[in-house]
Amino acid sequence: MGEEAPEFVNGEINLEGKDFKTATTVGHKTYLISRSGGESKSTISIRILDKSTQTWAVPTVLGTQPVHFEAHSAILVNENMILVVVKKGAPLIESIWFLEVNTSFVKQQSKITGTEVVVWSKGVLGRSQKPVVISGPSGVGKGTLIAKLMNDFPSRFGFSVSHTTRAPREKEIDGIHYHFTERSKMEKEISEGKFLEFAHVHGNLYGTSIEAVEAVTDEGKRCILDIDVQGARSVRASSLEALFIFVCPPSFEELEKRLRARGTEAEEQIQKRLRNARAELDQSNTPGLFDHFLVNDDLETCYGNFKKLLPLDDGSADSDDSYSTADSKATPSYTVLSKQDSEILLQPEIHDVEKGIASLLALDLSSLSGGAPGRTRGLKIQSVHKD
Ligand SMILES: Nc1nc2c(ncn2[C@@H]2O[C@H](COP(=O)(O)OP(=O)(O)O)[C@@H](O)[C@H]2O)c(=O)[nH]1
Ligand SMILES: Nc1ncnc2c1ncn2[C@@H]1O[C@H](COP(=O)(O)OP(=O)(O)O)[C@@H](O)[C@H]1O
Repeated sequence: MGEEAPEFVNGEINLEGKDFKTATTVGHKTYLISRSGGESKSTISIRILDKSTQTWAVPTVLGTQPVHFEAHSAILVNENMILVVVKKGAPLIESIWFLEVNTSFVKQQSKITGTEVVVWSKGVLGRSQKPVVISGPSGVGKGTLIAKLMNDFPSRFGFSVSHTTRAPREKEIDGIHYHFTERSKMEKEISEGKFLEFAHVHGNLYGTSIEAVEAVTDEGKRCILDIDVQGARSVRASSLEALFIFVCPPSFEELEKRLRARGTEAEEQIQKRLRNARAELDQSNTPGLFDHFLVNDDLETCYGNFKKLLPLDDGSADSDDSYSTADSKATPSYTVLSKQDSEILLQPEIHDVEKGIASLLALDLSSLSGGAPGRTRGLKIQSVHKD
């Protein structure tokens, strides 16, 4: 790997003077996070020391990693995750990351990949809202309802672009409606843990990549997932908290009429979709799976009911005014200073304090929600003014 082996002093890893390495112990494991590679092309290396056997493991690292990763500091938040604060070169809100080491998502992916897994999840300020999962039989109008919502509120909602092995329809654009992909490529990526969920639907493979959900959250938007009932079940079982909505047709005859009128499928596919529709309608009644049911009879009425499930006038969704980012040009660096209960103090560099562009900050982690896959929401930051 071309890296120096970590030194040991009294059985502990010695990191003295190594600004680019941290060692954080969680139970009987120590997580060594370091930057490797040159200034221009740095990568993050994570290694796990099992203290009981004194053996090192290189874990599978999932989630989008921090960019601008140079010096950093780290502290244990709880037995599930480590807070990593990246120093230099990035605004504060791009600098706060969580490395999940023991969450239910980590355990789930560890089973799938058969390796040790750690997952990066970026901290997001304020109360951003849960993703919305929409399911329902083919032709019921899910796509129509979602398109209306995105058209009316483009800055509030973002669509999770799924991967699929089915062929594109005439008006579908790769990367916008779906990521159209080869089955072997998608299967490989699933085995690498890149998917939040996947399912075989109407003879094709469909799935939601972790990146698709993160991309929407990073834009500060509420994520909308259009997935089948099996997918909804997987998301329910995952650590992604979401709101689950099932859209029903007014009748089976009307569903068939819509599917035919859409004119996108050949007869054989229509028959397959209608057979699957009965199963989806049956399975939608699984207790505790869906939070809400909408009947899409008259489109405008259904759209009105859909919007009522999504608070749209709550302007506070993504903002948190306790910490001001007014001076966006200044990017002071912070180091983790201490932790008490769910409050972590971040210390700026002394010259930034003297210049008046930084002060001690308190990170309040008491309202964290979400986490990988996706982002860790609910972060609160407050300046601490010393008298
Ligand atoms: N599990 C899962 N299902 C998906 C995903 N993307 C789309 N689907 C579902 O796959 C089914 C077929 O979608 P599509 O081929 O676009 O046909 P349509 O539903 O008739 O418009 C629908 O039930 C979608 O909700 C995904 O990422 N995961
Ligand atoms: N309430 C409605 N009344 C009549 N037609 C509708 C209604 N909602 C959707 N449609 C039409 O039904 C067809 C299927 O809708 P679509 O949104 O593609 O369904 P899905 O995404 O659930 O497969 C489309 O041609 C759409 O224009």
